[in-house]
Amino acid sequence: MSVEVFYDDDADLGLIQGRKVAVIGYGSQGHAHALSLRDSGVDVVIGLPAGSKSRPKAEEQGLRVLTPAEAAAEADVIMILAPDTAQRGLYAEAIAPHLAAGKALFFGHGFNIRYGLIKPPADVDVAMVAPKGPGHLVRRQYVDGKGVPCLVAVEQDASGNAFGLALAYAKAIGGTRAGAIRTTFTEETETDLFGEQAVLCGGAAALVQTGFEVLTEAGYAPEVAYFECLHELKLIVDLMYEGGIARMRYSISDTAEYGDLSRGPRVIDSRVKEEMRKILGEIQSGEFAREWVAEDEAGRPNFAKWRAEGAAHPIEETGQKLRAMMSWVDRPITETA
Ligand SMILES: NC(=O)C1=CN([C@@H]2O[C@H](COP(=O)(O)OP(=O)(O)OC[C@H]3O[C@@H](n4cnc5c(N)ncnc54)[C@H](OP(=O)(O)O)[C@@H]3O)[C@@H](O)[C@H]2O)C=CC1
Ligand SMILES: CC[C@](O)(C(C)=O)C(=O)O
Ligand SMILES: [Mg+2]
Ligand SMILES: [Mg+2]
Repeated sequence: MSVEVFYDDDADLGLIQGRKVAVIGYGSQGHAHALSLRDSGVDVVIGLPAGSKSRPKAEEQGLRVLTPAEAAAEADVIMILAPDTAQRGLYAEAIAPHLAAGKALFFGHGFNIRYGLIKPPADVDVAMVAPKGPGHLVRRQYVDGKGVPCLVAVEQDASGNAFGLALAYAKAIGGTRAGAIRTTFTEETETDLFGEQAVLCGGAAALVQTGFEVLTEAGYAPEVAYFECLHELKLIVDLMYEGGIARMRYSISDTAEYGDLSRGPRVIDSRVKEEMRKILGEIQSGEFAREWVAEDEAGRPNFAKWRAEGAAHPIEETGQKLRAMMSWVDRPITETA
C-alpha cells in the first residue's frame, strides 16, 4: 500500500497565516512549533498555566503568553502540545469552553483522541501534525532551511478543508520541506507508541544496558564497554539512517557483517518478536493507555522508581566521565527551550 506524501508546493501557507494559532505548551514540540510558525508569518499566542516554568522561556523569545483558557478563547486554531497525560484535564477546563463552530483543534500526537479521552464537538476541525522527530531537531532543521517529515491526519472535517489547514500548518513548521505523509489518528498513535516502546527508546535502551552489563560483568573495562555498546551505536545508526541496513553492512568489516548476520537473530529471536506482538496488542486494545493514565493519576510511583533505577545504572556514570572528554558530544539538552 503506497502512502500519499505532500511537499511545499502542495500546501497553501496562506490558510494558516490567515488564522490565529494558540500553541498550548512550550516544551520540546511546543517551542519548535511556536517559533517556526512565527517565523513563517503566522500570528501565534502561547497558552501556559500561570505558574508554568516554561513561561520565561517563551517570553524571552518575544512570544505573547496567556493562560491556556485565554489563548484558546482568542485563537481559531488551537494546537495542544502539553504532555499527553495533562491533555484531558486541560481540554475540559481551558479549551472546551472556548471551542466554537469554525475553530480547529490540533494535536502533535493522537493519544487522547485515539483512546477517547478527549471528545471534541462535531462542529470543529480535528487534525494532527506530528513531526517524526524530537522537537529540538524540528526547530533546528527549520532554522537550517530544512525540515523533519511530519504525519498529517484529520479525525473530523467540519470545515471541509481540515486537511488543507493541517498541511499549511505542517508547511509553517518545515514539515512539507521534507514531506508530510497522510495517515490517521489510529495509525499514528499505535505505530508511535509501538516504535518508542519496542524499538527506539525501550528496545534500544534495554539492548545497550544489557550489552554493557554482559561485558562489565565478564570483567571488561566499563569505558571500553561504553564505547562498544553506546557510543558507537550512533555511528552505526547514522549509516542506517543515510542508506538503510544495507548501507551500514556495506561500511562495516566482513567480520562484523558475518557476526551481525549470524548472531543478530540470536539476540532478537522469536521470543522477542512474540513479546513485541504482545506489546502491540496492549497498544491496540487500549491496555497500555489505561495503565499509563492510571499510573499518572496515582502520582507515577512506578515511573519515578524506574526512572531513578535507569539514572543509577553504571553506564550513566561511565558515560558522564567519557563525554566530559568529548567536547563535541556533550551538548546541552535544550538550546531554545
Ligand atoms: N517530545 C517530542 O519530541 C515529541 C512529542 N510529541 C507529542 O507532543 C506533545 C507534547 O510533548 P512534549 O513536547 O514532549 O512535551 P514536554 O513535556 O516537552 O512539554 C510540555 C509543555 O506543556 C506545558 N504544560 C504542562 N502541563 C500543562 C497544562 N496543564 N496546560 C498547558 N501547558 C502545560 C509544560 O510546561 P511546564 O514547563 O510548566 O511543565 C511544557 O511547556 C505530546 O502530545 C507528545 O506525545 C510528538 C512527537 C515528538
Ligand atoms: C520516539 C519518542 C517520541 O515518539 C518522538 C520523539 O517521536 C516521543 O513521544 O517523544
Ligand atoms: Mg514519535
Ligand atoms: Mg511518541
